[in-house]
Amino acid sequence: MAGTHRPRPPMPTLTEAGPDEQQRQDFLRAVIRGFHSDNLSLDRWDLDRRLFEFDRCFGFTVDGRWVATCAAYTRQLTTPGGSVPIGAVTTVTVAPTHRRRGLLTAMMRHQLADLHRRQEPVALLWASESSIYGRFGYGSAVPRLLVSGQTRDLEFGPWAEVGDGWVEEVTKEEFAAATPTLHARLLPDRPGALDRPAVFWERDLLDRPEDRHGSPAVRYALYSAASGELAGYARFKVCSDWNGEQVAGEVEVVEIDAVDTPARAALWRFLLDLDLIRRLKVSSVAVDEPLRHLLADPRALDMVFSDSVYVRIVDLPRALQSRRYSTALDLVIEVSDQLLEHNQGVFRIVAEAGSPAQVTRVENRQPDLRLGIRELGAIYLGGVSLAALHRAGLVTEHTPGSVAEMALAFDWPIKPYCPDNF
Ligand SMILES: CC(=O)SCCNC(=O)CCNC(=O)[C@H](O)C(C)(C)COP(=O)(O)OP(=O)(O)OC[C@H]1O[C@@H](n2cnc3c(N)ncnc32)[C@H](O)[C@@H]1OP(=O)(O)O
Repeated sequence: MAGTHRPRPPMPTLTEAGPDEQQRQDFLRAVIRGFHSDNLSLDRWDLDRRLFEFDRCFGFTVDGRWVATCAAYTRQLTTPGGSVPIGAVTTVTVAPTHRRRGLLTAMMRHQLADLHRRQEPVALLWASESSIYGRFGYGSAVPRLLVSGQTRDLEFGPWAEVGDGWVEEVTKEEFAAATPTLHARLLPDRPGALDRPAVFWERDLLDRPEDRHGSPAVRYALYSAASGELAGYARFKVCSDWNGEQVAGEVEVVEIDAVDTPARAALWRFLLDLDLIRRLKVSSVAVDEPLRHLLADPRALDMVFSDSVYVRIVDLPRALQSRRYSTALDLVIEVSDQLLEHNQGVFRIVAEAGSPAQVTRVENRQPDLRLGIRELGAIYLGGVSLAALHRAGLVTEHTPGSVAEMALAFDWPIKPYCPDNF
């Protein structure tokens, strides 16, 4: 019957997002749909056209329609004692009509080759599901804690110093003017954090009412040291729940950072002592967040362990040269990488304590240990112990003691943490 017969669609074609504005908008529409969002209008196109690097956006199309999308941002990642240029991988989607036919696999291969061409030694991503990216060599590298508690149970112990400065609640504009300089100053000390170009600040602070979905507006606090110098900042939301008698409000901390523990403690105290609030919720803090150690009753803080960003080593020698090592290291490692042949093989890593490594490919040397590129990505930022991966059967030790030597060298006193959404 006419009109009821539909021809089988052609095979999807790998497509780069070109300069055409309509094609770029369609790309973003496909991304939004891929995450099952109901917000199909491109009402922040002015921001997105500056945010997205469209020469890094690609995917698959069928008859000019996007059925798969993938992109990356050009960013800089803090490593233990250094930093490295990265592709921050984002907006990975495959339409439900085209899933499980290998489109993601093809996009991952295409993108890894592009990252290598761009001389980005590392790729980073937030995984929507933890089972997706290991097969492409991404290792879960940055554990995080989700913390919560009853604010009245979260008193500090007498040892906690809260600084002699002051906290101010400020407008978004004042926060936007003051914070980026402090953020840039703190950045080298936090492995796992990303540089934040102005357009990312703009995106992070957008907080449009139409995007809140019932959540309260974000509020902003600054901490100044007694000298008057800005020493910390916090973004938070307050969900009031007060019916005239009972108080049950919640404070949700979006981001907190400070130059030292007294400044951080002062900000925590400000957040925990808000009147009409009884509950604290934070969906991401570093595993070495000092809050727990400031509390008189640390057990009052509920902590749930989770993962955050995944690291993919794209150029092994350059990646390993872009961080420092806690202890001296001289090992020969054998690395397997099914997607990037140049990472595959036997490498000697030599480093002094506190220095970057020299990494050279070696022939005719017996490796001390063998591991996959995923495991190397997992330990890269010092957040995951090689010894733990060895105990889980993911690393093979040929020379006794080599796992311990490498585990100690890759460890770092400051645990990685990624406060950046991308
Ligand atoms: C950085 C980010 O943007 S994270 C966001 C990722 N995107 C989403 O979660 C949006 C919704 N999901 C999707 O769009 C798709 O399901 C994707 C992108 C996750 C997978 O795309 P597909 O094209 O179906 O993947 P593809 O066919 O290449 O699968 C490759 C392998 O991964 C496996 N796989 C794919 N998705 C998943 C998943 N969600 N969970 C577990 N395994 C998965 C497949 O089974 C396949 O395994 P095999 O090689 O053993 O056969």
